[in-house]
Amino acid sequence: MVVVGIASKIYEAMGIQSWLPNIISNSESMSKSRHDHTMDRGYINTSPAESSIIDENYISWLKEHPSAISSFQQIINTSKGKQIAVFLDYDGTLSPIVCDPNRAFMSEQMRAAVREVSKHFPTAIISGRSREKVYSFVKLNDVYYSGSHGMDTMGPAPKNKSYDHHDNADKYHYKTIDEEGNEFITFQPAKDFIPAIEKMLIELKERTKNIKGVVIEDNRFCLSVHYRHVKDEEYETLEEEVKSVLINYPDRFHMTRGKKVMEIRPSIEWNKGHALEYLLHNLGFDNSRNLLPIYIGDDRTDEDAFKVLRERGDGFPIVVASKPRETMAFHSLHDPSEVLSFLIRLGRWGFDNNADSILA
Ligand SMILES: O=P(O)(O)OC[C@H]1O[C@H](O[C@H]2O[C@H](CO)[C@@H](O)[C@H](O)[C@H]2O)[C@H](O)[C@@H](O)[C@@H]1O
Repeated sequence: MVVVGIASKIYEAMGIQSWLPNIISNSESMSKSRHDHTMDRGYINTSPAESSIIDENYISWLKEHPSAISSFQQIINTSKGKQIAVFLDYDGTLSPIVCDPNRAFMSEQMRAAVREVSKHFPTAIISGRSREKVYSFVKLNDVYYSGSHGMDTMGPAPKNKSYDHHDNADKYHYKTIDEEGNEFITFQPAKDFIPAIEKMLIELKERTKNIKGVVIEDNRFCLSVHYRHVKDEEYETLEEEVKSVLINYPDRFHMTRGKKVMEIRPSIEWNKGHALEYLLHNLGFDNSRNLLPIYIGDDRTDEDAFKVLRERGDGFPIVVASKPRETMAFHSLHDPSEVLSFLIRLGRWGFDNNADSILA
């Protein structure tokens, strides 16, 4: 394939381990200004001529968003005297995009790499999935988890604030203590929306039951309507059904789009960027210049977190993308296999330099 051939050459020239073709995500474009669900299907066949145009664009895009692997030393140099903290998206970042959302498993190698990183640096996974679901895939205890696009975030308890289960002003927070006595705070700013979400889930299942291929995923504080297996001619019907459910909740919910998925989300001002700020705050680093946050993600929703890092003026937002796209990220990684290489290198550097997570 032309794309693989040319990109491998560039990577060879940069001294980077060549990448394996990804399962699906490589052909997914996120840079469209107008939504086109057929373009968004991820199975687009490109002719060799088209591939080579895409490739040239990718090569020039890479100049603006250089590989985080080839820039690894620069990233590390910037971290001198600072605490690195690592934030990771799940789907398309730690696991490849696959056809069945329930089978987006993470490889053992990736798990080992994240485990090693988390030994040396505070590490969090911020996903669109429910927090419980993403934990069931990752299965690592020394990592913080934020689910439902940041609307369900479990982080360290900040030292200077106490939380009381019975304090109504703080009904969105609750405290848990693990077996080792560590305190965690879970923040669920969309808690009031749960009854409506549960009702919507029933309505959506009922309205879409005759559309073959639809998968509705309950992400607790948001819902995902997957249409990867829906026939093109049925897509509009599905979209109409989703909209007709939404119309009953004016101003309370809205729809966003991801990779072959429509997502219903509470209309509150809270996203992955806010979850990132929340975690940084609880770690004691909100305005700190002593921190170097690294955020790696492939989704549109990760752009909110990239923006936070840009606005802070520190840290490294890294986009996972195999095609040029508009992004607030500075650096890029081609696919999850490159994410793996980057994390292995970071973990090794943490080990060699005795970098200990402040949580250890
Ligand atoms: O924030 P993320 O961790 O990236 O989650 C975003 C959505 O990811 C999942 O859907 C996507 O990945 C599936 C598995 O590879 C794929 O089948 C689907 O087409 C993609 O849209 C997840 O299922 C959603 O709930 C998340 O919101």
